[in-house]
Amino acid sequence: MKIAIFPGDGIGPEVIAEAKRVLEALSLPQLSLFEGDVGGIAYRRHGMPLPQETLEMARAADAALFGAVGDPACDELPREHRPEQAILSLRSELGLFANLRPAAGYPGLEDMSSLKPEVARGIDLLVVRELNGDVYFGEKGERAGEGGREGWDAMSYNETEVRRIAHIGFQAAQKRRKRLTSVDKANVLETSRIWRETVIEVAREYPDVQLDHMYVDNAAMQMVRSPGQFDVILTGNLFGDILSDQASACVGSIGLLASASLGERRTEFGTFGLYEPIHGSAPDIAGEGKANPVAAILSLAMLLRHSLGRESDAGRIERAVAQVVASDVRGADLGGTASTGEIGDAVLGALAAVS
Ligand SMILES: NC(=O)c1ccc[n+]([C@@H]2O[C@H](COP(=O)([O-])OP(=O)(O)OC[C@H]3O[C@@H](n4cnc5c(N)ncnc54)[C@H](O)[C@@H]3O)[C@@H](O)[C@H]2O)c1
Ligand SMILES: CC(C)[C@H](C(=O)O)[C@@H](O)C(=O)O
Ligand SMILES: [Mg+2]
Repeated sequence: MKIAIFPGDGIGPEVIAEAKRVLEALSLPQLSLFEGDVGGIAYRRHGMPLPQETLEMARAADAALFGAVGDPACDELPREHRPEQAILSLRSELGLFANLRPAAGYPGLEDMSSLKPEVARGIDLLVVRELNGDVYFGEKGERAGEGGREGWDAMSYNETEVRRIAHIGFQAAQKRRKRLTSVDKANVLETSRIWRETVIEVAREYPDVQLDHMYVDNAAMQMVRSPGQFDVILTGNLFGDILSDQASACVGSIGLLASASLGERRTEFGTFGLYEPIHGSAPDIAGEGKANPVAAILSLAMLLRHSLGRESDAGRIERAVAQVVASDVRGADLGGTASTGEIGDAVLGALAAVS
């Protein structure tokens, strides 16, 4: 089993260090770890945010664990040299079109939600975000306009792109509460009209799943009004990015939410995937030991489940994390004082005790 590890920038290395400790504690047989540079650190060392050897490392691995990229010192670089280009290129080069972002409340953590505890209590949703298309990957540029320089970005989805992510969404719903909410902006955008029509067509293959549609503005409002109504949210790249950060605050902290980015490549053990917290490099707290490593540790659990076929190890990690999150070992993001390392210690301690 080969795992490529890409810590990246800011708090990325800090949270990945804790996930690595958890991985090592599992003592998996025949595990090889490879570490590669991504993001600002890669730009400084190799002159590009995603060096070829990092990409090759990911291609050769059964799974990749990613921290975060982003560095304020690189914000003025041309787009192709910006750290964020590393994660965008990994997603597109590796064909990772399906981004799963689960958000579920923890008993005992409702008081840390941005919502009233009784509203937060019911959250158990999965954002299925399309990851290879949308305005992210359309043509873009700058042109001279009457109003001065004009930036433009083309938004589009074709039926093939929508169909393949819709299947992922419906199949995920079948394994959950069998409800799928497709989020779009079909009242305004042609991209969303094709999205909605295609989702309706795919839905015919899943008569056991209840489909509804929501405009993204309403979805953002419903997410804070009554998040418990959502089971699977199927949406495009941009709306999924925004709604998943919002879901994290409903649960309690962006430091808690993990993600899996999957494509079609099968390995000996499962499906190749790249796993990362939904948060970024958090330059405001980087280097201070304040980052919550739970999202990275839960990303490792998703890696074990989807790419290595180790459901029982994944479940053990999730149970250990749930114990710690409900305890008084909390980082600054959850109103406590525990450091990144102390939260890691607590997860390791709980892991030893859970079966
Ligand atoms: N996948 C990625 O690598 C990824 C994701 C999002 C943002 N970014 C990049 O990260 C940089 C910072 O972006 P941003 O500030 O908008 O988003 P961010 O997610 O890095 O941080 C947003 C806020 O949440 C806090 N936060 C984030 N993760 C936390 C954790 N684990 N524990 C405690 N608090 C945490 C931060 O301190 C900050 O106040 C930018 O360069 C951005 O492009 C990268
Ligand atoms: C860093 C950025 C390109 C990325 C995205 O927009 O997808 C991030 O916000 C995320 O959620 O993973
Ligand atoms: Mg994001």
